[in-house]
Formats: sequence, C-alpha cells, structure tokens
Amino acid sequence: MSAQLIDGNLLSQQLRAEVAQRAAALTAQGKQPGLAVILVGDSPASQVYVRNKVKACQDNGLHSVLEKYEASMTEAELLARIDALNADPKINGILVQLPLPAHIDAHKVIEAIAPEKDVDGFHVSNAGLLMTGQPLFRPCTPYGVMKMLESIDYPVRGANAVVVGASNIVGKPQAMLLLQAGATVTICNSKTRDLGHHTRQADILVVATGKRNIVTADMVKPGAVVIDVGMNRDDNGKLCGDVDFANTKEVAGWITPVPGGVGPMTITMLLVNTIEAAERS
Ligand SMILES: Nc1nc(=O)c2c([nH]1)NC[C@@H]1CN(c3ccc(C(=O)N[C@@H](CCC(=O)O)C(=O)O)cc3)C=[N+]21
Repeated sequence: MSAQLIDGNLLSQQLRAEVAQRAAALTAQGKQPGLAVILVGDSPASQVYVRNKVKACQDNGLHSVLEKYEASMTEAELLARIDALNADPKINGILVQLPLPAHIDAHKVIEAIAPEKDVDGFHVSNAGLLMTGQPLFRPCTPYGVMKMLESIDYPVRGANAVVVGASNIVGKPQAMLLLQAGATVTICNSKTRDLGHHTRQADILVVATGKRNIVTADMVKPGAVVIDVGMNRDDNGKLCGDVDFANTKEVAGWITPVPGGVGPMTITMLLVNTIEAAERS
C-alpha cells in the first residue's frame, strides 16, 4: 500500500470530542441541542443509519428523538409532523431520512422544514445560500469530506478537483464547497464520455455514484487524494465503496476506506450542524 489512509473513525473521534464539549456548554445554559430524526418505512439500511445517528447524539450529549412511521404514512401526515417539530423549542435540527416512499414528494417535505433547522442543508434556501457563498448549513457528507482534506493539510486552492456524481445531496454541494475553497472543479455524471480522461486530471477525486468499482486504479492520477462516498454491498454482502480500493491504494497518495471513511464523518458533521443550530437559537 503506497497511499496513506484517511481514517474517518479517528477524525470523527477527535471532532466528536469538541462536539461533546460544545453540547455540554449549551446544556449548562439550559439550551441542550436537540435533533429529531424521522424515518418513514422500514428499509434495513435506513434503520441502521438512523440508529447510528441517534446513538451518536446520545454519546455526545445531544438530545434526540427518533420518529418512525409506517411506509403507508401520507404526505399530509408527514408535513404535519414537520410543522410540529418546526415549532418545538427543544428541537434544533430536523432530519427526514431519504429516500422517502414514492407516494411522498420529497422536495415538498424538505421545503417544509424550517431552514434554520435544516441540518442536512437540503432546503432550497440553504442550497441557494451555499451556492452564493453564505452557507447556513453545509450538507453533512460534503462538509465531512472538506474536513478530511483539512486533516491532511491538503492545499485545495488551485488544485484540480473532480467530483463523480451530481446529486443534490452530495455531488453538487461538494463541487460548491471545493470551488469556494479555490479548486478548479469538474462535475462528472452518468452521461460523461470517457470518465477516466477526467478523473486522471484530478488531484482531488470525490466519487459519489452508488456504483461499485466505477473508479479503478488506471483512472487515478498517481499521488491523488481519493475520497470514496459510495455505500454498496459486494457479492458477499460486505460494505464497499465506489472505488476499487485494493488496486487504487497502490496509485493514490491518500485514500478513504469504506467502511470507516466518509460514513462516520457524515454523522459527525450532522452533530456539528445541530450544535451550530442550537448555538444560533
Ligand atoms: N436526510 C438524509 N440525510 C443523510 O445524511 C442520509 C440520508 N438521508 N439517507 C441515507 C444516507 C446515507 N447516510 C449514511 C451515513 C452514515 C453512514 C455510516 O456511518 N457508515 C459506516 C458503516 C455503517 C454500516 O456498517 O452499515 C461507515 O461507512 O463506516 C452511512 C450512510 C446518510 N444519509
């Protein structure tokens, strides 16, 4: 292995220690930070993620409530729950776990969350603030990736960054954060011709497609930072990313593992955003 590992568990541990201190300080002022997590339906993957989020709150002194609903819940019922949480002074952050069942309009639901409680940073108002350089909440996964680059003191300014994947949740906000940090940013998508041509230019390569092995070692510039946002299962049911880790680690300068990379950082930044919401309240 020539690449250095960027350990998301270790970095999370350090950042969560700061989170716990800020949570304790707020609690001492009678303002314990609170997160509400809403899960509609019972997808096993979502159950695990949501439980991890609630546990991270408990471990670091944040108040949390988990609201679980049947997949048959109506959109109107969900919107009513969000209204109630918007008005609840004990709740500083509201997270509606995605994806939602097909009969519920996810855009409508996200737009119903008060922007100052939108700790995912998915509301159009928060997307607009991010795009115009005045972010209120940075979306957790891209924010965590920037913290990982910071942790290795990587000079993002002037670097070539390539983001593979253009989702509203990861790819697009990731590109914005990298751009604001001074990188030259390329966003690739599922229609990109000759993906390797683009990825080989990358000093920083962020891969967020949900397709296992979409990036292989021959597509990576020697010495590059490779950040794997993928969460897939291999043929044996083992968690794996979007990058062919075993071969790419021999080419890259730094690489993030799956599990133990971006995933824990996403949860850490959710805690950070919830703390910031409480500090502002
Ligand atoms: N409104 C909303 N906000 C989200 O932030 C959100 C969401 N919906 N829907 C689903 C995705 C996925 N996501 C993950 C977070 C942490 C891990 C994580 O901690 N992964 C561990 C492993 C977990 C395991 O063992 O399964 C790791 O990579 O080491 C994974 C996935 C947040 N998401």
